[in-house]
Amino acid sequence: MDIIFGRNRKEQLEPVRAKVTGKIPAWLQGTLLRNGPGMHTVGESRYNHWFDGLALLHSFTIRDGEIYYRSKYLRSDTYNANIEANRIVVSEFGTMAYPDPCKNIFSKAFTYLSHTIPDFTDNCLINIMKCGEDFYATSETNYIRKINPQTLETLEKVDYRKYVAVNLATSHPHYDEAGNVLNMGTSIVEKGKTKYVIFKIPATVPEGKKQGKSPWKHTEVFCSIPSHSLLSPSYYHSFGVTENYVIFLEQPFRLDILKMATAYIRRMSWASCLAFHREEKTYIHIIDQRTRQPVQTKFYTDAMVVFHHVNAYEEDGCIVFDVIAYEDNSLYQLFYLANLNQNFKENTRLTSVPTLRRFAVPLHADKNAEVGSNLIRVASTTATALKEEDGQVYCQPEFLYEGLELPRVNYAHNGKQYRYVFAAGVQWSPIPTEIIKYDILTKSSLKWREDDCWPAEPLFVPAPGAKDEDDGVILSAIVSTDPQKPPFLLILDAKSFTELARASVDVDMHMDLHGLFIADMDGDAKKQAASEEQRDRASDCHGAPPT
Ligand SMILES: CC1=C(/C=C/C(C)=C/C=C/C(C)=C/C=C/C=C(C)/C=C/C=C(C)/C=C/C2=C(C)C[C@@H](O)CC2(C)C)C(C)(C)CCC1
Ligand SMILES: [Fe+2]
Repeated sequence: MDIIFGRNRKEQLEPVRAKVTGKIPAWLQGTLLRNGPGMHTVGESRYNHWFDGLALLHSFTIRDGEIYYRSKYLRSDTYNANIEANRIVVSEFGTMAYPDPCKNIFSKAFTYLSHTIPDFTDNCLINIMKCGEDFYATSETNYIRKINPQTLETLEKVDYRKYVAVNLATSHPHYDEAGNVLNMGTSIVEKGKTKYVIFKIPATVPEGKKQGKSPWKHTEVFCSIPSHSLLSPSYYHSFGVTENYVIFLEQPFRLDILKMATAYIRRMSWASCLAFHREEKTYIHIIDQRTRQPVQTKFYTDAMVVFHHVNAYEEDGCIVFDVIAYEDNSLYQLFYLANLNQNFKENTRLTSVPTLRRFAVPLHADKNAEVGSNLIRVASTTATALKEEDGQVYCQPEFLYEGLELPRVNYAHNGKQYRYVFAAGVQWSPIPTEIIKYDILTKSSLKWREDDCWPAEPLFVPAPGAKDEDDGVILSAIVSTDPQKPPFLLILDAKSFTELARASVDVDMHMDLHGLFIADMDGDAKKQAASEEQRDRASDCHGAPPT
């Protein structure tokens, strides 16, 4: 297990050509860019949790049937400080670091204070986000790092707080058709309030605004939702959208702010300030994107832990949303490196298997409906929403599939009706898994698996002119525990789930978390983009056009 999770990886700075077997579709041209933890010890010091590891970016560039691989550590301020000190000096979610052990009592007191309202890590290890033409490595703190998607170089550090009042933000934003980013974050005890903030970062500087300025400056708050508990906001890793609504689950997996304020002095990690309250409810917030207001009805379900929303859509006056849910927080516990290193078979059993659950929320509940009646009239699901005496609505899910995580869908269907979920299979422990295609309509699945292989998140890339939702390929970077088998990029036909090709590279590849595919533009599109750029530049020189 150590070789999969806890081992430091060597970066591959020079692109290496992969050995391709099978046939890569001619239309598949572009770069698969992914992120994940790659370094778990620095000098003698060790991170506690797999999600703490230093961000290692890697990419597969696919061009004319050939594939080139490279990887590079994100040169975050955190990375640089750690490497310079030859030990971990910046705290991560599961590891509290003490930078100055030899400093005198005064500077020690100062460090305590600065950790009460600390300046956080920019070790952005979770995902890659696209904003306009720029790409960023992201995590869940207020910092993200711009990167060069070709060379994997680290560029400037962006602080969300300059543009919107959040201390935490998700690594799973949504994009609309114009490429505008919709994300959400938590503002912790700002002006005495703890709230969840939904915000939009435009892809380009809005029409009529001064051109040449960064779109970040035009970030706008979409809606704020006060936290149920001032000192104990929910932890969330993603959220859902439909064409007109946003879905936010305020789950009873909460951060204790008072504990966090004293964590540094108590030598406890921030993760230890996170607790699951199984006796509490999960509140389902629905926000109307048109009015930018939450829907007034109070919807809730039982306690659960969700990291990944899969997709959501509107149907017959309802919102249908699908999530991967757990009964407890055992997934987070499982990824402590101490559990993953020794006796993993005994230590790494999940007490709850991730299940795909479908919820349905009625948007226009009939005022005359009887208490106790089911408000869902959608024939395609057995999910229910029961009206209660006090007007609240209790939602119970339909269980669709047991044992899957890291879900992806065809993004053209994001927020819309859809049929297929692509995911990694997970059973009671993280043993070598499979890649799954789950068909929600027929409730059947297709699988790919191979001995000793650990597949990463399967990413769907649509074929040009695709008609069916599954016209395209699945890309997944796979590491193996068999020393004879080098890591490879697997390319599956998304329809049949048969292997089209694999590209093996003899490198020290890490197991990653999330990423995206940047399709190469074809010749004509490239020419057009170049001429648009030229025109923009010319208009920049002559000042903004009159409005
Ligand atoms: C909390 C807080 C703070 C700190 C916040 C910080 C540092 C947050 C960092 C959060 C991070 C790194 C979160 C990471 C989350 C990652 C998640 C949920 C990943 C899930 C991955 C799964 C389920 C993967 C599963 C698998 C893999 C990888 C391989 C497959 O083969 C098998 C399978 C599917 C089991 C501040 C800003 C200091 C102060 C304010 C409050
Ligand atoms: Fe995630």
